[in-house]
Amino acid sequence: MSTNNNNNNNNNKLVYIDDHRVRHLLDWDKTFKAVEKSMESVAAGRAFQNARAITTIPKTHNFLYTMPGYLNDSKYGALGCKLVSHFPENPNRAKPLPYVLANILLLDPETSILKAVIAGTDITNWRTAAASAVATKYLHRKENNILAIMGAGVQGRIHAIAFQHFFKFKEVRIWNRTPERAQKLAVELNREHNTKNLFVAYDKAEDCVRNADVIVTATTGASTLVKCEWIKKGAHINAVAVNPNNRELDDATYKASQVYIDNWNGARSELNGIKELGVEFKGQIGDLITGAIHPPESDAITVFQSLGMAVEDCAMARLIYDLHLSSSS
Ligand SMILES: NC(=O)C1=CN([C@@H]2O[C@H](COP(=O)(O)OP(=O)(O)OC[C@H]3O[C@@H](n4cnc5c(N)ncnc54)[C@H](OP(=O)(O)O)[C@@H]3O)[C@@H](O)[C@H]2O)C=CC1
Ligand SMILES: O=C([O-])C1=[NH+]CCC1
Repeated sequence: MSTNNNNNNNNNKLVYIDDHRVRHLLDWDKTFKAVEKSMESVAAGRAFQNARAITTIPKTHNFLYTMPGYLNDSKYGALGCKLVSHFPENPNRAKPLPYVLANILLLDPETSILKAVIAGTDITNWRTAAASAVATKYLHRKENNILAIMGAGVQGRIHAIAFQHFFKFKEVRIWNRTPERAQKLAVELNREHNTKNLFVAYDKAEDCVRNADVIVTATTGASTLVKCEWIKKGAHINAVAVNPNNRELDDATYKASQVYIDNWNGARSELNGIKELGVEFKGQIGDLITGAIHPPESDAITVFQSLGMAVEDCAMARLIYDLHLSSSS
């Protein structure tokens, strides 16, 4: 659907790209490239974003992040702002809604005229899984036999799909606080991938994590899920949950690991709990991409502490906008 915008001349139509259309246009390889370019651009000084603002809604646990960003790039360049909410009661409604919902405003970087409003929930989900995949590519240059996913919610599911697309693990283990949801997800994913026992539900967190080459933690809880003593030497962890009390990894894991971030501004604002453990972040994933820092030794345990970046959303918005226009004209 598209409508005229009062701000715009006739050549500039405000476009609305809805969830259905976004889902149709999303593609894993294109998403990976857009996210990799965003990470590289942050490190190279071609992408700009401050720490996001968090608006809390009184007497609830609900809040809204405002995430503006600018990326200077011929293919993915964009000026935009994502509004993304955390509404914990949404999944429990009579008609369940996602915990995380998002919309993205895409502006013309030359004039600031609003070009598009883009449904951002699926973009957020896909680009978050792609960011973990980019981090895994640069931090884990080893065999990818076993993937352990902690959490069978939206992020757990999308990480399972993305990581199978990119890395082809031999076993994808899924643990969830409510075991039935892990079992249900494993059955669904085996059906969708036409596999029998590729996706396997684990009842015990320890069994899920032991011997895994790559681990993804993606819950909304504040409980410790992963203990350092379970983690294999050289394993890589994508810690995806964003929550001020987040402790999905125990303190010993952070202390024993080389910890990488997506961006310094976000880390200074939101990751003080990890800094207080005496952990020094090694650098941004983009610094590994540009070569500004070197990859860790192969037996190091590595953590990508993902926050999510506005510039990833800008690059994705530009990608979806261009795909939308080129396939609807
Ligand atoms: N880094 C980034 O860029 C992004 C990060 N996120 C983060 O990802 C996380 C997951 O989001 P999403 O998948 O959308 O959420 P969902 O609501 O879809 O899933 C929530 C998951 O958390 C589990 N859970 C809830 N409470 C606990 C607890 N106390 N202990 C263990 N498990 C628990 C749920 O288990 P159960 O089935 O038992 O209820 C469920 O598996 C959030 O922290 C969110 O902030 C999201 C988007 C982007
Ligand atoms: O970057 C993002 O969009 C989010 N990070 C945490 C929740 C949403």
